[in-house]
Amino acid sequence: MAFFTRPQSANAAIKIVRPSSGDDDQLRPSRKDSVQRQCRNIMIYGSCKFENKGCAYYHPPARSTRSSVLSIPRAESPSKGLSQSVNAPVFIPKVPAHIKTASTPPPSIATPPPPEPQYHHDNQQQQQPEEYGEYPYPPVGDEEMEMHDINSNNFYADTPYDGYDPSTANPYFASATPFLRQPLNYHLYSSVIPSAFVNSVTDTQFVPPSSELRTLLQSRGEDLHIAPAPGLNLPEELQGYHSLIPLENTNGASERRKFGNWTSTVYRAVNSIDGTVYCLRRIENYRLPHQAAFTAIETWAKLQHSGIVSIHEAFTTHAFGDSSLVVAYAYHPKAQTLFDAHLKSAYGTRGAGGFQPIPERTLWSYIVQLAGTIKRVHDAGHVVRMIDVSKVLVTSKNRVRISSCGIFDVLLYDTPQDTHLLQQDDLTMFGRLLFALCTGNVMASSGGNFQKSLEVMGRLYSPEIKAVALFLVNKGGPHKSIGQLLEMLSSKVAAEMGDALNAADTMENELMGELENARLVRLLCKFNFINERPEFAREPRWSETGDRYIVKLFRDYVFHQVDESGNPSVNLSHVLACLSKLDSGTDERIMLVSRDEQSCLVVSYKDIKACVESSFSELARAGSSTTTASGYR
Ligand SMILES: Nc1ncnc2c1ncn2[C@@H]1O[C@H](COP(=O)(O)OP(=O)(O)OP(=O)(O)O)[C@@H](O)[C@H]1O
Repeated sequence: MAFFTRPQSANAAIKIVRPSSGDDDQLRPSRKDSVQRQCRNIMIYGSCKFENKGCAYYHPPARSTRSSVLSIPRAESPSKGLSQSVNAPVFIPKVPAHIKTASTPPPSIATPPPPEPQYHHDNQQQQQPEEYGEYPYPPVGDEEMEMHDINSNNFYADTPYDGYDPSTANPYFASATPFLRQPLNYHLYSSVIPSAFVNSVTDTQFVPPSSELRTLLQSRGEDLHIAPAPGLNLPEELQGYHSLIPLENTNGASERRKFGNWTSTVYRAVNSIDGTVYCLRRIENYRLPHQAAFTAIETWAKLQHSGIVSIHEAFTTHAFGDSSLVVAYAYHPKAQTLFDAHLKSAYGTRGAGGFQPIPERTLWSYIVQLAGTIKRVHDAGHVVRMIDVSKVLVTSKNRVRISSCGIFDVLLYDTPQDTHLLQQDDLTMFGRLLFALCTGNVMASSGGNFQKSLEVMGRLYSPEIKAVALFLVNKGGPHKSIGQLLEMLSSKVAAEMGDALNAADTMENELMGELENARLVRLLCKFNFINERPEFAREPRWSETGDRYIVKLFRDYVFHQVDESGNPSVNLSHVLACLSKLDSGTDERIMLVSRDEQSCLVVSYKDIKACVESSFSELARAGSSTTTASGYR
């Protein structure tokens, strides 16, 4: 049988050895000394039911004696700790209870180290301290270790654990068995914004309710991992991009002419250098007149804005069998064009009233966002050139981004044009887009449709919307600018700003909820690295001894508990609570029981955390890549 030796770390537990038979006699008090010996019920439960009914032991008045079992002063040396523990009363746990101790000390830099954890043992026949050398530790459990039904009696059933009111218990800690707990060291975690201030249940302008948001993010994650169907007949590899999937129907070529005379197709592809998914827009049959035509792409790549789909790079290729221009953009999973999101239904059910008017609040949001984006582009001395319902993407709730920027700059490199005039054209295109969104008709602002469209707008929306649309499409002279439009929109911009800040708060709150998950996953990874490791450092039982023994017992405590009938207790709340406490390293102590129930160890989460850290560091040091290990901190 292998035993583990005392590790050098200060967090090691102290074994409390059951006194020898001679000591047993000592412990079994005679009537004479029983008045001096403190009643064990007091020490364990804090009270004794038989105090006034003939119990022969000493009953001190203070209830806090219960914790005295756990507060043996820190051993100055292992042998001293042992000598103290020899005199400690034998304590045999019967349930995997969480020991409630004095409240967690307030955070302080000068916090004294917690008392040394104690090891309680009653299997003294097998384990004389001398067997393990100077620092006795519990043996590694037997090969036939079994998890006994340690809940099988109600040893603690009527324990008066003061201060614990199940009705006020956080459901987070809900457990089948009474869960005796200590508050988490919340100062080690950032607190979430109180729900009274940030509501994650109701709809907000930019963030859907929490449940919907999770579904949305999940579906986006799935979208990113879609593999191309076989038989797409697309290039295997394209300038470092692979796994191409067309994002539109490539059969109806006549519908794909949004770039003058050029036909474009959009693909989703994975970049083999950074593993990221990109959106590739291909312009068919294009010949690059001059390498300098790509200067515009470089300029656009630097123009980062929340309203622009970012450009990654551009190149020409023959991989499609022609000479194509390809521009790689950021890929926004599940993005829809404004046309698909709002107008498609009108076109699909023409004459059947398929167009669902866009709510005015949403429309204002679109207007403000697009105006802000255009302002940014114009201020930088550029031109958008393509503002169309088929080129503005809805990337998340009410969030719009202009896509395909920069392409016209490359395509029309040889055609010098006046920037100011082009900027005026941007405004006109913006106006047309607004007409289309208000009426559900992409041709709403043209020729004979114009008057009818104004009537529809007047009927569906406030006069301010109509005024903005008219300002944009009317020829306002050379001084008409996006700045003037933003002045008209000032009150709407303020409202939009408020909504955007609300969205940031809501997202921050959602993130806080997820942050702990990441920490817990890291912890679980560490457990898996340590536990049941077949061999390490030429020691087949490395993962069963030393600090690792504590880690192993803790793993059992968290995951392998059983209920009164011996059935597995799969209480996720218990797991999460334990892992959170471990992660924050609280001073709260728990009792770890070996599978054969012959050994138990009272140890704080802080100590266990130190054991996990030291064991993991040992592995990490031996591992080839320390950088990999640091990722788990
Ligand atoms: N950056 C992007 N990220 C994710 N999806 C995109 C991106 N750019 C475009 N898409 C998607 O690709 C599809 C095709 O885009 P495209 O701009 O060609 O729209 P379209 O309506 O087909 O226009 P066209 O008539 O010019 O082909 C659309 O469904 C759009 O949502």
